[in-house]
Amino acid sequence: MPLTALTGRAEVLGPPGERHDEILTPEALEFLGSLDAAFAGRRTELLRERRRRALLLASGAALDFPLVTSAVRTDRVWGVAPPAPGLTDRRVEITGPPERRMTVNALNSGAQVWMADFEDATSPTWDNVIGGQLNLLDAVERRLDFTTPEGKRYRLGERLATIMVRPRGWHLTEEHLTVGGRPLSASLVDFGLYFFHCAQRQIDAGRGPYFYLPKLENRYEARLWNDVFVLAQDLLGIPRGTVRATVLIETITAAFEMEEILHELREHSAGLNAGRWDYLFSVIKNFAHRPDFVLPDRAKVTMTAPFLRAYTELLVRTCHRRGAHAIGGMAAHVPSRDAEPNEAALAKVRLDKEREAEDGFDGSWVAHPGLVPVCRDVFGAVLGDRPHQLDRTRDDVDASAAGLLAVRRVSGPPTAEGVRANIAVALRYFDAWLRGSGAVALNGLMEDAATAEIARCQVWQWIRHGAVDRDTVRALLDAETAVLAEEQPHARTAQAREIFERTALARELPAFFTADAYERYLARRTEVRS
Ligand SMILES: CC(=O)SCCNC(=O)CCNC(=O)[C@H](O)C(C)(C)COP(=O)(O)OP(=O)(O)OC[C@H]1O[C@@H](n2cnc3c(N)ncnc32)[C@H](O)[C@@H]1OP(=O)(O)O
Ligand SMILES: O=CC(=O)O
Ligand SMILES: [Mg+2]
Repeated sequence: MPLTALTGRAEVLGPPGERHDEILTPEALEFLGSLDAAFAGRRTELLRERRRRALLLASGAALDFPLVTSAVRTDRVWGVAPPAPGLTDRRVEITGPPERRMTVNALNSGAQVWMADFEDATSPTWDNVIGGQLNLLDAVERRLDFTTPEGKRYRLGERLATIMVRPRGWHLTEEHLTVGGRPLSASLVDFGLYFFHCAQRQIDAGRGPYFYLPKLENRYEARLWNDVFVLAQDLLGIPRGTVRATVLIETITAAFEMEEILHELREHSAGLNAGRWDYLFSVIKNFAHRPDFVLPDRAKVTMTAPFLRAYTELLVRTCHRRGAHAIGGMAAHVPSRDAEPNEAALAKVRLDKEREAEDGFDGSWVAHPGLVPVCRDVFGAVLGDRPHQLDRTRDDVDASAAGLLAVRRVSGPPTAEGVRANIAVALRYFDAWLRGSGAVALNGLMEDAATAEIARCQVWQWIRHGAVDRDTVRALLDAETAVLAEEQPHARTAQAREIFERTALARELPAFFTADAYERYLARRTEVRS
């Protein structure tokens, strides 16, 4: 089918940048136009359905495994596609934004997989979005070598991690690319540009176009992705089933549809990942109106909490019943240059990975190259020579709705320090995000969009249920704003504070800080260029 058969081409409203024309070619823009014509309407409907479901949950509606799909869950016959080249052994996966240095470092890190992240770890400035695509293209073409002005040389080694790209979620738009004046879905842009430029190149290199899919809320969103893959493959003449995608189970509603999500994507599935930080955010957000779901300080809600263990164990069981990889989540601690905190961080990450490996996960995520050896050792000890542990079916796991919803067992009020810490982290993260960094290390912890969402959402929930009063929060916000302004003369304190006020202090709880803040502060449209 000619690319123009479905529509015209996307228009570029973003300011021109160095080498942008290599990514924003007429053919690539036509490809994006085709994806938009085929799927924009369904995306809009699914986002409407998200809002409807959120209102139902806020008003106390019950959450359970869907009755209509019980046959999918009980049928033992179906399974997902076998692992694609480069995705059989996934014991260590490093994540990070596709920034140029980090791209080289991640690919050389010794991890089996690199998740190049346009979602939680990327601030979606136009330069980051197109620059990230250029770095991916250069990585696939193996032309990433460069030397910094300080003389540090970066070059790709012999053995590189397999690339999986995480496009932004369905809720976000890319304001710098439009059709008929309407912004494109950010998911379709990130997916589409990478697929257009790199799918065939990856196949030629013996790998394939592989993806991580964030923030899905139900099986219909997985079906939409599957249909995107089918059309994209057809349009470029790539055999169906070449794409592989790992879905992050990182919303409470998706946890009740893990089997269905695998089933929808089975021809293209590369398993599931336990996206713990967004999952926690989703739990807080969806039950924010309910007094018995108030969670204590963020630091006290760990992966050993019963409701989080129920979720991760169910994920392993679900995946392994279907021949799919189960990939663990992100431990928050990052290495330090000082010996003592560094040892403490490594020990905490080790404990976390040990629990995952013993639970049956086939591999896990690390946020930093310095954590690759820990994760490799821990999974190596459990896997031995095997590339995964799909044979551990975990039939012992309690797959009940009650287990997933046992939030009350860890509920409790926050401490004064817990409130302050959330305000401080959210404010600092918003500032970093506004200045183009989507992931930062703060107090030895990796903070990204998902953890910042937890921080601001908890404050909203605590105010709502009288665990802290609004005036106290405002006073703390004043104090933290002043500290930030002093520490960081170039901080965008006023805007960071505004984001906090709009997302933690508003009467209604906004679904995502990123959606509104992106339109307000990051989108910079120019006149139509093509
Ligand atoms: C909730 C979720 O979604 S989790 C997944 C999304 N989040 C992420 O992916 C976060 C990924 N991690 C990061 O972005 C970074 O590790 C941070 C921001 C937390 C810390 O980064 P830094 O402050 O630069 O750490 P540090 O100074 O120790 O880095 C040392 C070197 O390692 C590199 N490095 C650090 N993290 C990574 C990474 N994830 N991938 C590749 N390289 C990395 C740095 O670029 C630096 O390289 P250089 O010496 O060549 O300049
Ligand atoms: O994307 C991962 C998460 O924990 O959120
Ligand atoms: Mg996430």
